[in-house]
Formats: sequence, structure tokens, C-alpha cells
Amino acid sequence: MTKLSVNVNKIATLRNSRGGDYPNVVKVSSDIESFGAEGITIHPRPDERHIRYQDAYDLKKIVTTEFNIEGNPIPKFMDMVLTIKPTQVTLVPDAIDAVTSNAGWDTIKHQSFLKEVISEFKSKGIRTSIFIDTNAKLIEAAATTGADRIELYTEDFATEYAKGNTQIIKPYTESAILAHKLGLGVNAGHDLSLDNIQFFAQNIPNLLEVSIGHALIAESLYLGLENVINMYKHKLKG
Ligand SMILES: CC(=O)[C@@H](O)[C@H](O)COP(=O)(O)O
Ligand SMILES: NCC(=O)COP(=O)(O)O
Repeated sequence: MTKLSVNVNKIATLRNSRGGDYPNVVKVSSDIESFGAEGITIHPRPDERHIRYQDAYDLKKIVTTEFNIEGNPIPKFMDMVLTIKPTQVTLVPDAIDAVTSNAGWDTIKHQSFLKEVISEFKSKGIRTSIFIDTNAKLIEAAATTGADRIELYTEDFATEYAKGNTQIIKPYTESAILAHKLGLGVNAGHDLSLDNIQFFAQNIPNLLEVSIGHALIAESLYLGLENVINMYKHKLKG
């Protein structure tokens, strides 16, 4: 069965908006695990606008499922990951000022760089995954870097599926089949949601893990609001 890793970046966004420690990222992550998620994902960005590097160290102490750290392997990120030794590091080629991830790796252009950083991570026993678009040549090049897995970048799938275009799944299915043949495990993420996850998972063979944050946290608000409003109304009863 495909593992669900919950990305808690948005919990940190909410916490940071008031400058305090509420909601507490460690407590929420622990709760998420106790509710059945099989992993916690974070994607610290260089400006630390949501997850801070300190969060990564704090989470390492309490995560009992799979800990996945995503990011661009700049020296500061590499040092942090090599110290923490999470279950998995997912390499994402983000620009320093990117609002969110918006492209996969060019594994041909950056092949030797990826080989180098992947061998460093693997020497510490950290599983490695490369965030990537559905392009056969790029997936073939990813297989030469020593990476254990790829993470299929699913924003295009999510956008097209929401418009009713179910054919958009084809390149993802083909990429997963190719990756599997090349010995790469397959993860996926970005804009996956309750609306599209079932169709996606049913059409991607050997899908090992999905990491979901933005939609999952928004859905938790929608699905939790009625309960919380009733609790407030109850407390306000005269
Ligand atoms: C690689 C990926 O798709 C996610 O890590 C996503 O980029 C989350 O990052 P933000 O929460 O900063 O948007
Ligand atoms: N790797 C994808 C991820 O962690 C979460 O992406 P999103 O659900 O916040 O778009």
C-alpha cells in the first residue's frame, strides 16, 4: 500500500504568523502519526518562512515513522540533513526565492552534481529521492545518479485533473513503469488532494509514497470547522 507522508510546512506557516509556538509543529506531527500517517515531510526553505532548520532537529527527536526532508542541496541544507540523518532526503531544485516548488530536476544537466550529493547522503545511510517531471530521458538520467527513488512532480496532473482531463495520468503511469524497470522506487507529490489522490494512486503502479501538505491542511480546516464551531457555541451557552 502507498504510504502517506504529511507535509507540515503549513503548520509552521500558521505558527510563524503570530510569532509564538501555536500550533506546535512537534505536537501536531506527533498527532498526525498517531492518527495513522506513515511519515512526516518537511521542506525547509532558505528564508525559513515556514519550517525552520531548528524544527528539523526537533522533529528528528520525535518522529517514529518515516522522516522525509525535502529541499535544494545547498551547503547549509546538506550539513543539516547529514547531521540529522532522516529516513529520506528528497532533492528539489528550488530557486532561493521560489514561492513553492515549480519544477523537477534537469538530471542530464546536473547529473554529476546529483551523483556527488547523492553519494554523500547514501554514505550516511539516508535514502535519496529526486523530484522530477514526467520525462523519460530525465528519468533514465536519474537512474544513473545512484538515487533510490524519484518523486513525480504532480502539479500538472492536479491542475488538469481538476478540469476533467483524465488523460493527464498517462505520462505519470508511463514514468512510474519506466522508473520501476530502471530500479527506481516511485514517490509523488505536489497539489495532491482528497479530490485527486484515489484516481492518481489507482493508476500509478508501485507507488511507494505520497507527500501531501497544502490541500491536506486546508481540508482539515474545512472538515474540522463544524466541530470546533459547535464547541465554541457550547461554551458560550448562557
Ligand atoms: C517538493 C514539493 O512539491 C513540496 O515540498 C512543496 O514544494 C511544499 O513546499 P511549500 O510548502 O514551501 O510550498
Ligand atoms: N513533496 C510534496 C509535498 O511535500 C507536499 O506538497 P503540497 O501537498 O504542499 O503541494
